Amino acid sequence: MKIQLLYGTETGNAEMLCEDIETHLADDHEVALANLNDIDPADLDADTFHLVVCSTYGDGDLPASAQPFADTLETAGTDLSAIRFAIFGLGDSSYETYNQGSEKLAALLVKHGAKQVGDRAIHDAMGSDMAEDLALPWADDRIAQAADLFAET
Ligand SMILES: Cc1cc2nc3c(=O)[nH]c(=O)nc-3n(C[C@H](O)[C@H](O)[C@H](O)COP(=O)(O)O)c2cc1C
Repeated sequence: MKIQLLYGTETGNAEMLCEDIETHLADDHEVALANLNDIDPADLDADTFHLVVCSTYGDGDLPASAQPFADTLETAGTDLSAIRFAIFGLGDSSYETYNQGSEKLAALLVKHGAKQVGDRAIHDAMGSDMAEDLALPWADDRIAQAADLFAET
């Protein structure tokens, strides 16, 4: 399966996590990795499964590297109805706006027609889990779900 890993980040944690996921998946899949900053919503590909990792900044806001993508999507009104994605959020539960960045990005993608595969998963920087210990099984699980969906079409 073709996988596009996309990250929205402020200080690099989401990028590092995506690099770990890329290494984990590389033997079995064709994997590409990109910063949302470098992606136009119109470039997303219907034959590719998108795994999105996004942090939260400011007051429950998208991180800086995801904001231009979100702005372009809203302005252009791109139809994403052929696009499938899963999303993993990075946040910190000491903030009242815990993990709202990934929540906002998921809602925006769905609003423009994209199909979300599985529930959003989240990591808490205040918790005891390492992000990769949650994100690698998350990626495997969502890819298995997506494989069934891609096989049906
Ligand atoms: C200034 C600042 C603001 C933050 N705001 C939030 C927030 O509103 N909600 C949240 O869940 N986490 C918040 N965080 C935590 C980050 O989302 C978390 O540290 C994440 O791992 C950062 O990932 P990144 O380096 O990919 O951006 C904030 C962190 C900082 C330093």
